[in-house]
Amino acid sequence: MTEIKRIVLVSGKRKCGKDFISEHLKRRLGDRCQIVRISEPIKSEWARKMQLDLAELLSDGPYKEKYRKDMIDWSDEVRKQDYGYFCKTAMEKAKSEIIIVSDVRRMNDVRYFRETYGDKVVCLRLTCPDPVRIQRGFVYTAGIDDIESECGLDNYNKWDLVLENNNALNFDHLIDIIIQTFAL
Ligand SMILES: Nc1ncnc2c1ncn2[C@@H]1O[C@H](COP(=O)(O)OP(=O)(O)OP(=O)(O)O)[C@@H](O)[C@H]1O
Repeated sequence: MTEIKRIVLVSGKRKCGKDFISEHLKRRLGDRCQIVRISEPIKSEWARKMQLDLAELLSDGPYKEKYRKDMIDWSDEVRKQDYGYFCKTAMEKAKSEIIIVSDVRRMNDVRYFRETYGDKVVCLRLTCPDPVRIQRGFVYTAGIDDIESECGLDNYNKWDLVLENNNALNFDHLIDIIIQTFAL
């Protein structure tokens, strides 16, 4: 059983590039690194419950957006009983030295990881100018962009690293900074 040495929590607004940066970081770090998504057990349990197509739900298409709000409401109910439930379930698949959690959205997510894994946890906040997010397909949606799952960490101020992921910047350089800062 491989011991987890580092957990990189990745946060940022929709279309700021959480998945993109996480995938490129993983590519650079290779097999000792694994991406874990808190949304994975949320989506798989929701799909099972609602008899939806999981592959469609996991993809970036219109299906995902259509069910996004209902799924968030349901997952909030589950979290009321156990705030760390989805984090804990997602981490059952963690089998590598370095874990990137690519979709950290809530204060309670950070709390769960800090309480459970202590100093192994580092927090990365990605930012991106709105016009760039819009170019990437972001459309402001009331009921999604103004609720906790999008804004829960807007005022968090204990990031270990804040990086702007603007298309104009060379993202390889961002990956270098992440690796150096977190000694990955
Ligand atoms: N530095 C970059 N250079 C070029 N394209 C980028 C960059 N960062 C992100 N993108 C592209 O922008 C789009 C949105 O990025 P991504 O899916 O990683 O965002 P996200 O923060 O995970 O979004 P969501 O919260 O909606 O899942 C993708 O098509 C991705 O390939």
